[in-house]
Amino acid sequence: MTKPLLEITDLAKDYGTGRRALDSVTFTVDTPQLVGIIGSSGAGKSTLIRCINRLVEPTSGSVRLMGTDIPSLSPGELRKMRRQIGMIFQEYNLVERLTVMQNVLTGRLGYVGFWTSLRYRYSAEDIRYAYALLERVGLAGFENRRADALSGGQRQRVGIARALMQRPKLLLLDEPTASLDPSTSRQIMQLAQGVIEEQKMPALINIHDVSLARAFCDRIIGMRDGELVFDGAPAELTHARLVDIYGAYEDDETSLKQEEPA
Ligand SMILES: Nc1ncnc2c1ncn2[C@@H]1O[C@H](COP(=O)(O)OP(=O)(O)OP(=O)(O)O)[C@@H](O)[C@H]1O
Repeated sequence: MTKPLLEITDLAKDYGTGRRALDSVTFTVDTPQLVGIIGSSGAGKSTLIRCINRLVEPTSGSVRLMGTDIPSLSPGELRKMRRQIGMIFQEYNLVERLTVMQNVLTGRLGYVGFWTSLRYRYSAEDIRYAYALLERVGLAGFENRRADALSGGQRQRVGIARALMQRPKLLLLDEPTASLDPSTSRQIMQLAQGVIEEQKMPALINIHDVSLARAFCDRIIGMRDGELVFDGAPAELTHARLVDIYGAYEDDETSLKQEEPA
């Protein structure tokens, strides 16, 4: 029997504040799909995403990627494992003084520091792939621009190309559109959805905007106070389920279209 791609069991995180940021979170992602993680501020969305690649250390529970338990890996094993997990950040995390091409190429190494990335000699194949990715994200011709000369949307396109440069098995997106205007946010979601489909790769996205999650995600996980309280298709996210996730919930879209039948 093949192992699930991502299997999270009883995951918990306690930052030592007396209140669990994550509590008994269990779910499996087994098919290439975009999974939106929604919930109020402080619900644990970012903690959940970051416990997967151990940017945040889980307190207990397991996170298995293709059968390997990530929390029990040694630092060296974790570095290798992180190459299989692409990460896209809200604030892009580009090296501002490097060019677009240099930023994308650093993705080849996983999450490494600036100096390591400068010392590394990339192969002709790496460079060819970086050009192809830049073309895919709509930045052909931008290779030699410095990152600090780009708009927010362009920076996030570089962030996506850099994550794909790792040839990851799983993609994590931590509020990738939170710093972008609504129209650019949709473009970035469309791009993320497209590349995930093309690469037949599952992705988890921490996303505040419920209408974006509904429009672009295949599956939605709702978090409340560190617990998973909803896991289903966007069509199942009725007003009642939104109230389960957010407490009182009202927006034009849900009040007009999402009322459950009486
Ligand atoms: N480094 C930390 N130290 C202490 N508590 C933390 C830390 N990071 C997060 N928390 C707490 O853990 C809980 C979950 O935070 P988290 O950032 O995961 O939520 P979130 O749903 O992503 O919120 P937001 O949408 O505002 O980013 C919150 O109560 C938060 O205050």
